[in-house]
Amino acid sequence: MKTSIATVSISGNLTEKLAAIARAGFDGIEIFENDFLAFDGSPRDVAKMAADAGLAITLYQPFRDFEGLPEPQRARAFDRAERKFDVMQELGTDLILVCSSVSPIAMGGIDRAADDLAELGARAAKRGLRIGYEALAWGRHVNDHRDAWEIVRRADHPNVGLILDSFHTLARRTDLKSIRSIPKDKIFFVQLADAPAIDMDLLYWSRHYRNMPGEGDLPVPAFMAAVAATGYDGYLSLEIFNDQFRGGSPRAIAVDGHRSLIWLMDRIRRDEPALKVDLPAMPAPIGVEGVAFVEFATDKKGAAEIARLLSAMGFSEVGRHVSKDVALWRQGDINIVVNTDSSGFAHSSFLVHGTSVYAFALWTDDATATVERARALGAEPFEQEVGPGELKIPAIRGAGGGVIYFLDRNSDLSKLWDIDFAPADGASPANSAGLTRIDHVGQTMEHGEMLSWLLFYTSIFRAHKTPTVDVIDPAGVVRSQAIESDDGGLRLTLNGADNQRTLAGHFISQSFGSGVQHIAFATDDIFETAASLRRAGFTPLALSPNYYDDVEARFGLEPELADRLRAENILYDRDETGEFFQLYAPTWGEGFLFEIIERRGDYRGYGAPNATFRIAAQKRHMRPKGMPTA
Ligand SMILES: O=C(O)c1ccc(O)c(O)c1
Ligand SMILES: [Mg+2]
Repeated sequence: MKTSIATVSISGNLTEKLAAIARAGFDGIEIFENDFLAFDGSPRDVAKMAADAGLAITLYQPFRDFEGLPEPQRARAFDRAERKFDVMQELGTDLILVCSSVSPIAMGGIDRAADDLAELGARAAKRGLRIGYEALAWGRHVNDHRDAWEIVRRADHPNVGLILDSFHTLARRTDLKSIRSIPKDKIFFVQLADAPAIDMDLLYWSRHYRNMPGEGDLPVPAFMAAVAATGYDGYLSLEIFNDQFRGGSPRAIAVDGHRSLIWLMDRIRRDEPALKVDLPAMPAPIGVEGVAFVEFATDKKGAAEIARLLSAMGFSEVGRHVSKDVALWRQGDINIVVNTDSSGFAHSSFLVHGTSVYAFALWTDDATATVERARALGAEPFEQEVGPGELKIPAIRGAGGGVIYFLDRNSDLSKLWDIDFAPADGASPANSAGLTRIDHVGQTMEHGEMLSWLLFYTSIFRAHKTPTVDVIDPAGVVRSQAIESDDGGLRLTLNGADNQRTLAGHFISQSFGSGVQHIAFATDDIFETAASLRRAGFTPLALSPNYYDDVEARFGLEPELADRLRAENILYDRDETGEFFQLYAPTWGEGFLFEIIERRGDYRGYGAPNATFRIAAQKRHMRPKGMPTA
């Protein structure tokens, strides 16, 4: 696989862009004309920079409004092209992208366009250059790759070929089978982009909302499978116009881009095993059964607070690590590890972020294969020293610099609690509030990071993303999206904050980065759990009485149920398939949340309609400690 990315996809100046692109592992770059025009150096300087970075210049673009013009504009367009050919020769690239004309004076006509391209091809051939023709989805006369292909076919010149761009084809829902019958040697170049499903003007959608394959909602794998079926083995080039990426971190965006191409090609070889895909073998997407444990990094004082909270929620301390200052708390299938060791990564993480969930572990099909797949997708493996006889748990770095550990049932990793832990003295196993398992873990991050982490999880695991929901915080909007494993065992929610005054934004700024803000425990009977928590001296987050009046009216609840919800401060939601109950512990630290939930029937969501009222209650609770109101 030969990878490329258009310079327009990355933020920064040309020097910064090239450094980030090379570092992420790309083979080449498309020079987007404006990046060159803004660069204070000659084409030869750019050629040298690219060569020094080990990058081929795969293409120069775009050349606009060329075909179908009347004279004298037609002659001027050819003169303009010759000037660009000069630049290309100095840059050392042989391919120019000609996009279909949007000019109001372009006349249309397939043969006229074919004649123009044939003549341009002849001129390019004299200099050893090639012309690639692309149909813009909003082209004046040509807006469909099938018409562009017919023009290229009729131009019938060896130096004139077609450029396919997944966005233009998929945005117009053009039939993908039509790609499979194009001869591979006439496809000069392939550009790839995804986009979220939003109903808007094609040009605006394309110029502002494109994202990496896998980050959006378009069927890019089906497009790519059609391209691969032709035998095309040239560059796969990302061309991503995205407002957020323009302001993002060049390095992070480039890493995401490279990951998206590997994910895509791995996906199509699994979808269509007969296709030839030039990509090293890697383990298949990993199945996840659920969260094995969540680990806090803290100090003695923090550990005492966590112990108080966990005890009040019905957890018992059941184990101590054999060599480290680490406690294991348990209830049902929930394992919470509290790490107060004064060495190792957890301690460094505590020094930077304060008390926080620096790690969580997942039950996977195969822990070693998980790290192998993650590494193939550009994730960073995590390792640290372990004591003699202790398990080396496969792990990678995740959001906010945290760690994700992987366990499986087919190796010694399944015996982690017996090997690395010893029973705690005086443990009281009778303590329980009926909590059974971790329903989901919520990570909070800046909104600009969300697509990165969505791609991270959905590319490594057999998992998909749910649609975005907007959560209204009194101080701004927080965007929330869940990652769910295809078989339902894993649920992660990602929350993207736009500003620091939202509860999510406050958490990021005070804990110095993204991270786990929220753990939701499941119970089979929320009212029983609430009663037992009350007996243990637990005070839930108090909600407004106005909320309960509305819930009762909105869902037509029996007054008796509404009264019970109100009495226990339980939030309620319902959809076509089931019911949802939520109970919150008051916020802790800089806005960390423990939530207790019960799903009845087949309720699939996370209680998004309640989030606004819950956040308002949390902010009321936090205000004495300095949480800004709005
Ligand atoms: O938005 C544009 O004009 C534009 C230009 C060149 C391309 O390759 C493209 O896909 C879009
Ligand atoms: Mg394009």
